[in-house]
Amino acid sequence: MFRILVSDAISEEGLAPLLAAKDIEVVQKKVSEVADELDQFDALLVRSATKVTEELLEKMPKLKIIGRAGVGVDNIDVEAATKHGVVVINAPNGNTISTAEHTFAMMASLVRRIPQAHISVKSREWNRSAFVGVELFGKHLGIIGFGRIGSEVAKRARAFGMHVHVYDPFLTKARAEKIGVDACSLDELLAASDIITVHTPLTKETKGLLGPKNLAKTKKGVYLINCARGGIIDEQALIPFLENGHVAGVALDVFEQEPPGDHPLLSFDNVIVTPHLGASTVEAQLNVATQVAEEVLHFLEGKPVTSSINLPTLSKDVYEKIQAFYTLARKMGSLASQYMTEPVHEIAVTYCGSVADLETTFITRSLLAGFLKPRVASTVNEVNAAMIAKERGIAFSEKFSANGNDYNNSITLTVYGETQTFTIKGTHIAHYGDRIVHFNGFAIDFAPEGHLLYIQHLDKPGMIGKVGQILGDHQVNIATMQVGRQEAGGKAIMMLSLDKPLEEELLEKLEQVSDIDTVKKLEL
Ligand SMILES: NC(=O)C1=CN([C@@H]2O[C@H](COP(=O)(O)OP(=O)(O)OC[C@H]3O[C@@H](n4cnc5c(N)ncnc54)[C@H](O)[C@@H]3O)[C@@H](O)[C@H]2O)C=CC1
Ligand SMILES: O=C(O)CCC(=O)C(=O)O
Repeated sequence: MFRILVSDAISEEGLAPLLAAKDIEVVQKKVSEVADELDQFDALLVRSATKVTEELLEKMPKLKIIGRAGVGVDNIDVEAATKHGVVVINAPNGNTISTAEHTFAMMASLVRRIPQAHISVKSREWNRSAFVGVELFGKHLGIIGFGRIGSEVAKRARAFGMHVHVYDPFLTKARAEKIGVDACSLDELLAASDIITVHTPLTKETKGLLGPKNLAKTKKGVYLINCARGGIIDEQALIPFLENGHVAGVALDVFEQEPPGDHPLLSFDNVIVTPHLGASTVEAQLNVATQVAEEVLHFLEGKPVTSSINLPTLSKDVYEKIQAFYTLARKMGSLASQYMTEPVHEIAVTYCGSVADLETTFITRSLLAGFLKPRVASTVNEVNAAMIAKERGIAFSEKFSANGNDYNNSITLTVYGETQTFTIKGTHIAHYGDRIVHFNGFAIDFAPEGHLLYIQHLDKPGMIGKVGQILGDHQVNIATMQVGRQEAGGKAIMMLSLDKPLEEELLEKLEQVSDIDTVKKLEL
């Protein structure tokens, strides 16, 4: 049974796939209302009100996934979620149109002073000369951030007969030309625009992007709009520009602090505001809720997610192709980690044959997670494996070769420790399964599963008998046994699969047998 906490107001209709699912319980309550049960939830669905901090994550040890019914994830500590192995997903395009339309509604309201005129008429006044506006037609609109919303705003602006200038460091000239906008530098945009609207995420680079210096580069009489994130336009910096009339008007849907309380900007007649309503339409809320609900459902069913913030995203097709290698890699990582019981500083993976053509990022993450799991007390999975490896000073690399070296596909993992190097090679055979074909310098062929016992010994008669005798005396049944050696009379290995895990006392007995060098219990 999975328990999902929906802690913000999310469209009930959109949540339908989760509400209808078997073995899933959906609890629609604020975090503060379920303070005593936080450790029981597997998934958390939020909009922007719930702040997902590291402190909250620590209280939710079972949490596997956070779904943001919307775009911006600035209310989620994504780094902390990654560290805790929690997948973060969002609904990137469900509210694009609504937010672009809201931006346009704000733009029209701003230049025609509709909110002010509305208040005046409601106050029983009729003062037509006080509300003379300007047309949008023929004006120069500057769009900062030309992603999903910025480009929808541009389409509407062109329909209104506006000239559109766009600044986005990641926008190519070719795409700008195709859409019919002028891609320019930030300074050019600031100098050319009658109206400027921002549509970037809030990042280190965009925080205060329209601050004192850049505001001074704008045209006198400029209008400014922020329907993206509070702080992209520096609220404090706006005040003198409004006071001296350089900025003709501002429309804000978002604030540095939400709600803004008694903010000085609210006293300006030419500052119009809405309470973060960009995505507040029936359609947008249904879209984003449906998107995250379906994604969370897929995730809990073990299927790939397509809009993750902290995982490589995979299509269903790609996922199906890598699934077998993903499992094999996890087992190989685990075997290597259990074998190498010493500090490790480097992990190198080589993909050969058909697997080399696949999306291996995910496979490598799985391998790292398999390797780290026996060594790390906290949750480790493909979300946080790379981060944990880095924290522990373990470098990792991937190499590729078209040649499968006798196999249609193979993965070779080499682990460099303080005193030794360990290599393991595995392959996946369709309709047959995973096989380990090379282990610690020995050619061998065994299935990586269950309770394994590795014994390295001298290749001489009677060794198998001695091992069999000790295990038999202790009622330990051998399910399968594979042997390998480097040369006759030299070093040899046995890999036994047992029906039950081996007790420590038996390990010690086996270690005492003459001509046995190494005994390792390996559990998968
Ligand atoms: N008011 C509301 O209710 C809503 C607000 N939003 C916010 O709108 C913003 C944009 O959302 P989308 O268009 O969906 O995102 P997006 O990711 O599609 O577009 C963002 C664009 O900003 C550009 N960008 C990044 N750094 C930049 C920089 N330093 N200078 C200029 N451009 C930069 C990126 O290249 C990208 O093209 C986000 O902050 C999002 O959180 C989104 C939905 C609703
Ligand atoms: O949940 C909301 O209404 C806020 C939407 C938003 O700001 C976003 O999607 O980034």
